[in-house]
Amino acid sequence: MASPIGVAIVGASGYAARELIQILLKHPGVKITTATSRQDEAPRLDALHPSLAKRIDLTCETFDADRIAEKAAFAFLALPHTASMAVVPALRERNVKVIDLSADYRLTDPQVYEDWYGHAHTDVAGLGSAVYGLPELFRDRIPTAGLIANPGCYTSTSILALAPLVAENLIERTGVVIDAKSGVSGAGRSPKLTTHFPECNESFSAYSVGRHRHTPEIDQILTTVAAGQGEAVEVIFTPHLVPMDRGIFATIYAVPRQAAVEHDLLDLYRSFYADSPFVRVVNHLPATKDSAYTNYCDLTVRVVRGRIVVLACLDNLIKGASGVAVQNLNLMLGCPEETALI
Ligand SMILES: NC(=O)C1=CN([C@@H]2O[C@H](COP(=O)(O)OP(=O)(O)OC[C@H]3O[C@@H](n4cnc5c(N)ncnc54)[C@H](OP(=O)(O)O)[C@@H]3O)[C@@H](O)[C@H]2O)C=CC1
Ligand SMILES: CC(=O)N[C@@H](CCC(=O)OP(=O)(O)O)C(=O)O
Repeated sequence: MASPIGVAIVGASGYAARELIQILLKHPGVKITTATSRQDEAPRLDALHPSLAKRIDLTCETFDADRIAEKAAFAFLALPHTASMAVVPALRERNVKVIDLSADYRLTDPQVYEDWYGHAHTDVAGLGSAVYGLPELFRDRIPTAGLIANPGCYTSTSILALAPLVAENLIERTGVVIDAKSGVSGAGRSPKLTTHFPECNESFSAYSVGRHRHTPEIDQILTTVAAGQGEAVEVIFTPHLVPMDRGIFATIYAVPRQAAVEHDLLDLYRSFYADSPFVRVVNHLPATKDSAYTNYCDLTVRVVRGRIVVLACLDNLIKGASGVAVQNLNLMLGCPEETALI
């Protein structure tokens, strides 16, 4: 049997990294050879994540592109945006393939990145080479990519929910309303006032109304899906924080171009995702509990007073981050997309 391929986890102390490591430990084709953290005391992975005890024996190192390239063919970056683009060029120069979980390589236009993220992009060449890692839409482009821009969690939910309607030109392109909710792990492991328990427990609030950075990402990808069909897609995206650990739920309202029929739409979704093992088009109203701890996106569609309402959910840390990252790895390795994920 071929020896496993070495992979590195950069930013190993965070939530997305923890989920990624748990999935990769089940993968027969890879071995985690390096994990990095900025922490001086070189923590063991099971000290950072007690759930990994007796499952992996690895001590974190500080980031060193040469050392990663010696031991790994792939690096997963589970870093905040800006931190990723600081290390990607060094890894790519050393021929390490990169799957970046941050937002740094998702927007193709550096000016749009600057407008929404508030600082200039420092790796414009890398931006030009990145492939958006949503396998359900870009499965053919992923196998040959050197740099994957893994999608955001709200974005995956929203794009998967809208892509069939946009691809078939069934809805008005502007004024699509995405009312989305996220569990608190979506904000990462570093404590912040808004995610402090007494602040968010038993509370429900919207944030970043009209200015959330996932808005241009959703617009960009859906406009690509709509290629050649006229005007750009422009969504109204409103995120909310809900007092649960994990899960994203989006309720999406769109205006059909012609009278819509519910069972025809369900048939369309089923046929659009027929070859996508991780999208479940269901008849019932989905719930975050049913997709939690899985790599599935559950969705359904209704017609209400002439409007199309799509309801979609997924686990932000798995289908919204680490699970889709492993889907991308599987496609790059040429092994079944479901490997380690079911
Ligand atoms: N949480 C989620 O649901 C989702 C997250 N993402 C994205 O995935 C990435 C990781 O997210 P998540 O695991 O939640 O984040 P966390 O905050 O939990 O972890 C990020 C890790 O990166 C390291 N880090 C922080 N700042 C820097 C820096 N300036 N330079 C280098 N390393 C740094 C830290 O490790 P240390 O201090 O040990 O060095 C930290 O543990 C982010 O870009 C996030 O936006 C994407 C989709 C969903
Ligand atoms: C609840 C919460 O705070 N969620 C995060 C989104 C997490 C995510 O997908 O972030 P990236 O696009 O950086 O990968 C937010 O709203 O910024």
